[in-house]
Amino acid sequence: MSMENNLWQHILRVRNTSPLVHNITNYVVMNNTANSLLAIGASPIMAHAQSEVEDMVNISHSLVINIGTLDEYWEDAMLLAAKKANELQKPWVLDPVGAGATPYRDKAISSLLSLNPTVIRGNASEIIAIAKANKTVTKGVDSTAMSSEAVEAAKSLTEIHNSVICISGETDIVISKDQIICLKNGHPMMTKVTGLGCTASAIIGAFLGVTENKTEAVVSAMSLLSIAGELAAEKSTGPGSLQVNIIDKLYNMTQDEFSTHLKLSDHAS
Ligand SMILES: Nc1ncnc2c1ncn2[C@@H]1O[C@H](COP(=O)(O)OP(=O)(O)OP(=O)(O)O)[C@@H](O)[C@H]1O
Ligand SMILES: Cc1ncsc1CCO
Ligand SMILES: [Mg+2]
Repeated sequence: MSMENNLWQHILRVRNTSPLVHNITNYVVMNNTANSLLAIGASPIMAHAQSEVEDMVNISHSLVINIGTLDEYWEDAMLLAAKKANELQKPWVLDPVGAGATPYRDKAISSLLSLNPTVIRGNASEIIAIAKANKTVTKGVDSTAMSSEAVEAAKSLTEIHNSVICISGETDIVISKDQIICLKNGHPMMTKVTGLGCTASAIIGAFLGVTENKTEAVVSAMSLLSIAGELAAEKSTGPGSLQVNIIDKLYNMTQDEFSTHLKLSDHAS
């Protein structure tokens, strides 16, 4: 069966099985992320106390780590949680918000990267920054070739950490060892709502909780959010209503809306 046919089945599985997604995420997006997870049918829990993160991982289907408003206490909680997820063979997502912005962020990302996240989702500049900071890319590339540079960076991260990488943006690119999948859905107004990338990472966590095929989990998540953004933008007058309308569309998207809007292409890597 083609991947397109499987994606809607994964969306239904999230709606029908309500995976519990443990989020250690930033202060800016906590509420919106929890509402987006509820809208797709998942069950969110936000928790970062060092005393409970391992127990929370134990009862969750997946873990999402987002370093948006990081500090030293949270960093230790993130490392504890990721180690526990690995020990229990549960999937976890790393969202490296602001990679490359400060040496502290890059150091924290390196520690988390050494635990081999199941999936890493960032925008092109974050994926390039991670690869550079961890010296997985040896030669610089023309800055005008931003997306191809990000794809090269992602390929090196996939090789070293065995992670599926998602580069989000105008085109979302999902890179695994043997496949590159491009999704051309979404709307430019989505960049004017804070934290939709964080929402994307959390939704990826939900799909990883119900789907063995990691690449398909990531593609399901990104296509669901991007198509929701595209449809919501049609009836939004600006970013404020878009933020609310996306949550509604995540909740009430039909199979017909999904399949008629999906713009997916698949290449061997
Ligand atoms: N120019 C664009 N056109 C269409 N869709 C877009 C565009 N830019 C981003 N998107 C969509 O917005 C969503 C979030 O991706 P984005 O790359 O903006 O994340 P981000 O940079 O990490 O955001 P944040 O840090 O605010 O969370 C994805 O679903 C993506 O497809
Ligand atoms: C604006 C902002 N600052 C830290 S995290 C965050 C949300 C987008 O990632
Ligand atoms: Mg981001």
